[in-house]
Amino acid sequence: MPGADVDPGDPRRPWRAGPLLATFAAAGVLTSADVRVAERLGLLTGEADPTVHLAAALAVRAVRSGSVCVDLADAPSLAAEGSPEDPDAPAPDVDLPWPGLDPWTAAVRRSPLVADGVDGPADRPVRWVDGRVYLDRYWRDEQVVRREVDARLVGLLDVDDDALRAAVHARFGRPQDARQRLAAATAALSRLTVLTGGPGTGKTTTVARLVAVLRDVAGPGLRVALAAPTGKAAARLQEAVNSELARLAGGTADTAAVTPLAASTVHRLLGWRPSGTRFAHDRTHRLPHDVVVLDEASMVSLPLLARVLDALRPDARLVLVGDPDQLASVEVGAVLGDLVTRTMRPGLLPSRLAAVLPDDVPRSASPSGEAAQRRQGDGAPDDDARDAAALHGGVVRLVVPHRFGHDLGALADAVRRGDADTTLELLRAGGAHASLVEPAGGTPTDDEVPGLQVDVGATGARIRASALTGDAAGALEALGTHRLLLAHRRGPAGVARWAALAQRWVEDATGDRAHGPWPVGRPLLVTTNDRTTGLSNGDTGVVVADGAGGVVAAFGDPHAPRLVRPHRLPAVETVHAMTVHRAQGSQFTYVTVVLPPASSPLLTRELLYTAITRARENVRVVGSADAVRAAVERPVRRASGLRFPR
Ligand SMILES: Nc1ncnc2c1ncn2[C@@H]1O[C@H](COP(=O)(O)OP(=O)(O)OP(=O)(O)O)[C@@H](O)[C@H]1O
Repeated sequence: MPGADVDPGDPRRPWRAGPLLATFAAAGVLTSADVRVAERLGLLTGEADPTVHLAAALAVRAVRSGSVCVDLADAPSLAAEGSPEDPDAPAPDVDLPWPGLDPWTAAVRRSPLVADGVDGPADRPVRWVDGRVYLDRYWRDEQVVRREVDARLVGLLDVDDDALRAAVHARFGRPQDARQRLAAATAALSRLTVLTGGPGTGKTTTVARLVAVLRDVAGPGLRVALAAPTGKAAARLQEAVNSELARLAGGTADTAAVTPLAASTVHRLLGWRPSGTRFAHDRTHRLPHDVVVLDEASMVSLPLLARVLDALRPDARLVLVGDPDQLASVEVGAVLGDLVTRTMRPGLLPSRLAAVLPDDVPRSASPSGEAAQRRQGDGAPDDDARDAAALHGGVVRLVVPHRFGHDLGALADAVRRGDADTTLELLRAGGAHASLVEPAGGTPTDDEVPGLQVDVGATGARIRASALTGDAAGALEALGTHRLLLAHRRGPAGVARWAALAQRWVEDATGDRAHGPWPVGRPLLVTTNDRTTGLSNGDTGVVVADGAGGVVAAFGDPHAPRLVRPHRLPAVETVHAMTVHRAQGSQFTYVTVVLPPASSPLLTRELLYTAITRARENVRVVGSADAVRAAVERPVRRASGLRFPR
């Protein structure tokens, strides 16, 4: 048997594991924990077949890597991609003894460890459905999301067409606002709206004006909740929505716009109890809101969305907002992406939208959606046909970039479409907004990036100059000038190495090698949520002089900085560089992203797209052409059943 000569002294070999699982563990496909869980489940259910243990262990591994399940037919190719847990480990190259698919499937389906199909017993830890193997609790979460989403798309809300048309046109008056009008009308008519779009396409603006439209048609007493997965995203949402509402009201008594809204984290909205496993709000104690808007929905995990859907009143409206092309949740699932790409069941929404906004519905939306669905099935749908079909699922995609420079928009679009040639062409053209630094070896050395060195040093010097004079606003503005992003935490292309280099470059530029915990100009990253100071995990700030010989840390909006004394700060780190994951939800004037070698399993299309779209004006990619190509051509594959009909 290939690969069976496992070294019994290999520390990766799980204790007492059978030979089949030991082989997969030795190859780095499974961890000891995966094997232990699977073999323990075998013991508890009286299942001794190692191929069933292997399927269960792969289901555990799938969850570890963000998938909801494992498709047995796909398992060998997934395993070849390397370990999501330890991306610095090489991909397994052992010719592994995969069981034949048919006997493997048969053994799994008849196992006492496994519930066979949707109607299988409810008390088994693992479930097989249409070739996919789930840990049962994730299958149940997927079922909640599927059931609740489908239920929300059946039957439309009772809203007067003329009143809705008038309200929507009053809030979105320009011809090019068609998709924003469509989103607002969808939110009025449907109990589920999925509002998507790239950076700067007006999602947050639409949320504010959509709330005003809903208040116009349903009355100003509508109870609206705004939520986001992180405290930082919630604070940003609240500020952006309220400033747009204030702008809309313009000092008048426009009651639909004038009442400000509060945003919270999703956990807080649901009533998270630190001591317990359940939320205060669930299907027995629903949320009181008429409308719940959930921003940055690409970062929401499957279990969390299931809890939100469980807790919503059946007649309430849910508006999910996000960019499905960005990195998905650090936990399980890519629910936003699934909801956007799933097979849509024909519904009444497109024809009702066509009645309200005849000029705004994408043209190829036939009332039944058949033409669009068929074109989607061809594998080469044009964007309008795809967007028309998606309307059946309450999905509205915003397409007009309002903020992005042309080059950056074109670059982000090439990455999103998986077009590696155009991506490389745009990067190599080296225009005013994008550039590529190709290192001679796999990983760049620091002297191959003199431009980066200059930018990091200049940003550090600007931050420090403002911080020394006590100019918190100036220091925070400078902090947002340039940001260095990486895929990995460790290794030659990891945060640890590049943050240390950046620290040295800043010291060289400023001539200041100050020691102690709070040197003036130190850039800070908050790593926990803290109610006392109101700081959230992911907030960034700067240590500034307080004018009285001491220092204070400044965070947040440069126009209204939040000042916190160092002794009151929650856990913070120095932030000269951060992972792309960490940077999600933030933007900087200038971004440099250092790519790992092409073989890194973390190098994906979503990672590169997220990194590029963090830049407002300029992005520099440091990496080989192979690495760029590998990223663009490797979309994240998170297995889930949500995109399939059942
Ligand atoms: N219909 C519109 N017409 C003109 N400008 C608009 C319109 N909608 C939004 N904008 C402007 O475009 C910019 C980006 O909008 P917004 O912040 O709502 O986008 P977003 O998609 O939420 O972006 P991100 O998620 O990247 O922060 C803002 O300056 C906003 O005022």
